[in-house]
Amino acid sequence: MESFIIEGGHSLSGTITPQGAKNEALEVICASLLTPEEVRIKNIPDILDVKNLILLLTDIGVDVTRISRNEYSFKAENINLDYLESDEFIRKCASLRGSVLMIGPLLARFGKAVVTKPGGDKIGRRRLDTHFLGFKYLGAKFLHNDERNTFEINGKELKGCYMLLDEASVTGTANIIMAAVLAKGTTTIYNAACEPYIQQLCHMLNQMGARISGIASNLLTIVGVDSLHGTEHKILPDMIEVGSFIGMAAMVGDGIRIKNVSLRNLGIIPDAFRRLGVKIDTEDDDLIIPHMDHYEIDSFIDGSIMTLADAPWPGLTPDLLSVLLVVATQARGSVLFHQKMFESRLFFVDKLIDMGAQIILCDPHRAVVVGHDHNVRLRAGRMTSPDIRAGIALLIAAMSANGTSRIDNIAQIDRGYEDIEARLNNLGAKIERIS
Ligand SMILES: CC(=O)N[C@H]1[C@@H](OP(=O)(O)OP(=O)(O)OC[C@H]2O[C@@H](n3ccc(=O)[nH]c3=O)[C@H](O)[C@@H]2O)O[C@H](CO)[C@@H](O)[C@@H]1O
Ligand SMILES: C=C(OP(=O)(O)O)C(=O)O
Repeated sequence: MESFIIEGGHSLSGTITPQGAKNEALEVICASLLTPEEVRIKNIPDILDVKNLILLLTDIGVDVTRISRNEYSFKAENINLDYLESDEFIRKCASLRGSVLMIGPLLARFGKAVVTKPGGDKIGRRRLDTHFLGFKYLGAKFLHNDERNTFEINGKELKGCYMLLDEASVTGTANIIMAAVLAKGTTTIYNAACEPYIQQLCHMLNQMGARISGIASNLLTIVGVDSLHGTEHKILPDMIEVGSFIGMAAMVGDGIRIKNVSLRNLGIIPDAFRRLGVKIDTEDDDLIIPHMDHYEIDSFIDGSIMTLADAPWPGLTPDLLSVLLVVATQARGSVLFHQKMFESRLFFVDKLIDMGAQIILCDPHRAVVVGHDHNVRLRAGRMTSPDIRAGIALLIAAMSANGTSRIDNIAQIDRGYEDIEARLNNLGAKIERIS
């Protein structure tokens, strides 16, 4: 298992460009299963989760060609459905949350899929009810295999219908869309997730011949078609990586430009950092975060203490609360973080408390941070990355700390951040990877 050794106290300056979005990549790569024709995808991030998904697609027979570092072509002409029955398939799915996104396309095109417990972050219960309910609405039948603890899903004749989702699940919506594009008749999905990566998936599917309308809203209408054809698609910049870089620039930056961020698709993210007092300028599609000696947390108009809470898009993504929380540890003022969507994502704050941050963990969902206003620096420490976003938050904390820190289990960070130490070292950080 690899670790990072981080020498704290170096300020970062210069320009950094975000990678392609992990969560969009997982969706659109799986969408290539919907056609026997070639699908070319640009700006694919070179990260562990995506590499694992591509290996899984290769295993089931997709012809994958790497055209350049971040561009691939996928041709799902000869799919080996028997592989779905293998123990190896179950084992590989268990290491990757994104594997769940293969179900919708497999069901749509081949009338069959196998579901096992997917991997991903250990950030609380991650139920698949919305996915299952959506497939059932379309007419799929589920059979539990007690011996293997898997569900076999059969859906030879999926039929479009109206459905109201129990919650606006992101991967649930993506999966149902991909199942519905080849179903008979019209599917209407209400309470659909509508974040930019779902929008991108819909645009790509329409390029392939699908008929999806209502894109960017929570009411999608999908008129089923008989088949889809190949296409070319480019993945958006990763908004969570952009947010992580804003947090890093606020904590240890001496003037950072984040290039080509696709500002329109960042939604409320820059404003959430501004609420903590972080100054963010924009120039074309770049964000510029100047050096700040101090930043002060806003209060609400009635004078009450600031609360930052996650919510489904266009609300604040839960994936950035850990980074925002670290930034708050050095702000002037206090703020309540309310992680509503996940159950165990705030526990990493005990590591920040060990480093000297002033945080009260009220319960699994809420933490109050009382900022140091840069009067006290965090102390270096040894920690383990519990999940991808806590991992990057701890990395930022370690870069700002006094002394040399060590972060273990950095595979969690590698799941979602491409070549992170080299890119940050280019800006002046001192991070070494050891095994
Ligand atoms: C591979 C991928 O794309 N992963 C993302 C996807 O995960 P994923 O699609 O697995 O997450 P879901 O949207 O299904 O749900 C995330 C959590 O939010 C809760 N929930 C969801 C919707 C809602 O209206 N109310 C609510 O409370 C769910 O119960 C769950 O605890 O979306 C999450 C929420 O943006 C992100 O953290 C993940 O990075
Ligand atoms: C929770 C995340 O990822 P996953 O859904 O892949 O576990 C994330 O990207 O923050």
